[in-house]
Amino acid sequence: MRVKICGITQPQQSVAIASLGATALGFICVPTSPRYVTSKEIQAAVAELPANIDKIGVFANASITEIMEIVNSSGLTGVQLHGDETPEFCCVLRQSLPKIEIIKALRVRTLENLIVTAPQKIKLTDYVDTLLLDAYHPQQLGGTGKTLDWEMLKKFRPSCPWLLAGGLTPDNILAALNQLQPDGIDLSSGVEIKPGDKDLNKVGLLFEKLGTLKSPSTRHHS
Ligand SMILES: O=C(O)c1ccccc1N[C@@H]1O[C@H](COP(=O)(O)O)[C@@H](O)[C@H]1O
Repeated sequence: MRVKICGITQPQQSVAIASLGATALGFICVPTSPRYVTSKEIQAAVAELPANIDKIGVFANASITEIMEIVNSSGLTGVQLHGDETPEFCCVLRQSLPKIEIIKALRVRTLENLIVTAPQKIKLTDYVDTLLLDAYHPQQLGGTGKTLDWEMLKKFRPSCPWLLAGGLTPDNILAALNQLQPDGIDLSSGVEIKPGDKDLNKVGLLFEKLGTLKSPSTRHHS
């Protein structure tokens, strides 16, 4: 299972978190976020990371030009679109950056919200590699610590891989994964001391908990 730790701001923490077992690290390219990092800062962090770690830039309603500039200058291997990007936008981005993973985040309010827009999402999956489900917050785009209704997501069966995000912590991760079988998980504020400053003890605890998971085929489902 993929494990993405997001909102890294310190290069030495990215190396430590990769050593603990993360398969992907996320860098926030949204200027209004307290976890915002510049292209140069991402470049410095990425340069120290092993090649097998996915390096994901998180954007929200940025232009194609802006995303391309940051990706090309910093060595990112993927982008996470966390705003209101349309399938058409994802299509153009795919053509502009054909070798870069595109993760489209959906900020979910209700099951109806997910179902009503389902036809659009079917099209969306033609242009993105991965979906990410995060909780909706009226004021903040992400990194809110708000959990989704996991019960509701049992009906979510996208045609592409998906990541579960939103308020995940070392304390609740096993409960979440007991109910859902995402292709990966994404944590930010749940493993932090303060925004952008990761708590390596909590990250370590997360991987300890994940190490206790039984294989998906033997996991209990209620
Ligand atoms: O973390 C941020 O500051 C942020 C800002 C703008 C868009 C997305 C952001 N973070 C993403 O939020 C989710 C969940 O975070 P949390 O675990 O609930 O704190 C995660 O996917 C981050 O990539």
